[in-house]
Amino acid sequence: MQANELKENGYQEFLAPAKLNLFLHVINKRLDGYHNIQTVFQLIDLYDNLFIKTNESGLIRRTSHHANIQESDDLTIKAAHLLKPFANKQSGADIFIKKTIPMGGGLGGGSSDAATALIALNALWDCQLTQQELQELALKLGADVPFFIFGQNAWAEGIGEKLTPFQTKPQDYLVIAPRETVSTREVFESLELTKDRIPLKIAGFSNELDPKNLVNDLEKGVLKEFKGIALVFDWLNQFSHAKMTGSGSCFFISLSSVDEGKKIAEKRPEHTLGFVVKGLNNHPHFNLMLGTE
Ligand SMILES: C[C@](O)(CO)[C@H](O)COP(=O)(O)OP(=O)(O)OC[C@H]1O[C@@H](n2ccc(N)nc2=O)[C@H](O)[C@@H]1O
Ligand SMILES: Nc1ncnc2c1ncn2[C@@H]1O[C@H](COP(=O)(O)OP(=O)(O)OP(=O)(O)O)[C@@H](O)[C@H]1O
Repeated sequence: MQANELKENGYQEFLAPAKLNLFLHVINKRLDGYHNIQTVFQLIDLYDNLFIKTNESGLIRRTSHHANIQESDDLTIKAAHLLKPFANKQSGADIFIKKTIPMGGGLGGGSSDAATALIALNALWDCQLTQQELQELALKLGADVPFFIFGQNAWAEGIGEKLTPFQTKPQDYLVIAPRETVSTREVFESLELTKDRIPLKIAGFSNELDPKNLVNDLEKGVLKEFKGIALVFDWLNQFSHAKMTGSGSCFFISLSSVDEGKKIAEKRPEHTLGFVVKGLNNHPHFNLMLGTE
C-alpha cells in the first residue's frame, strides 16, 4: 500500500531515522556477554516510515509483509507488546512498516523502528510513560534502542544506553551499503580483546572529532572476515577516510558538498546502495516524546 492509501485508511505516519556511529571503541567484555563501548551516535535523515492505526480490538498486528522478518520477531511488534501493559486492555494497533534503511547495516534501522513505535504508541494509547521510563523499556529490545528514544546526538557508554547529549557539527555524509550484511552478535563474538581499552573522557573530546583520529574497533574484524565488504570499503576509502558504522556492514565518509556525494554515489560498485544524507540535531518526533507536540 502507498502512503496516501494508508492515510486514507486512517493510518498516521511516523518517521524512524537511522544513525551513524562517528567512532566506536570497545572497552571490555562484561560478564553478561555484552561489551562496554564508547561511541558518538549521530542521527541522519535516512528514514523508515511507520504507519500506525489504533483500534479497540486489543490486538497488535503488522499489516506490511517482510520476507526476512517474521511478524513475531519484528522489533516494532515486540515494542508494541512491551508497551501494551501500560495501555487500556482494549488498545490495539495495526502497524505498516515501509523499510528504507538497509537491514543489518549498522544503521540501527530495526532499533529505530522499535523506538518510534514506543514513542508513537505511548502518545496514541495515552500510556503517559516518561522519556526515562521509555528508555528503560527500550533497553529490553536492544542496546541501540534507548538512544532513539533519547532523541539527540549522544555520547554513549555502557552497552550504549548511558547517554549524554553531544553536539556534533552540521555535516553531510555519503553512506554506502554493501549487499552482504553482518550479524552484530557474530562481530562482537569474533573480537579478540587482549586487554581493556582506556576509556576516553567526554570533556575535550569534541576537538578530536576529526575522521582521521576516529576508529571503529569492530571494523578491522569485519574487513578481515568479509572480503566482499572489504572491497567496498577500499573503494569508498579512496575518496576520503571511510568508516564503518556500528557492527557494519555500511560505511560512510564526510562530504564537503551534497553534489560531491552524488557524484561519488553514481560511481559506486555494483550491488551496493548509496545514500547522501544530512546529520540531524534531533529525532523528528522529539517533541511528541516530550509530550509537547
Ligand atoms: C554496535 C552497535 O550498533 C553500536 O551502535 C550497537 O551496540 C548494537 O546494538 P543492537 O543492534 O541494538 O544490539 P543488540 O540487539 O542489543 O545485541 C546484539 C548482540 O550484539 C552483542 N553486543 C551488542 C551491543 C554491545 N554493546 N555489546 C555486545 O556484545 C551481543 O552479543 C548481543 O547479543
Ligand atoms: N523492523 C525491523 N527492521 C529491521 N530489522 C529488524 C526489524 N525487526 C527485527 N529485525 C532484526 O534485527 C536485525 C538487525 O536489524 P538492524 O537493521 O537494526 O541492524 P543494524 O542495522 O545492524 O543496526 P545496529 O546498529 O542496531 O546493529 C535484522 O537483521 C533483523 O533480523
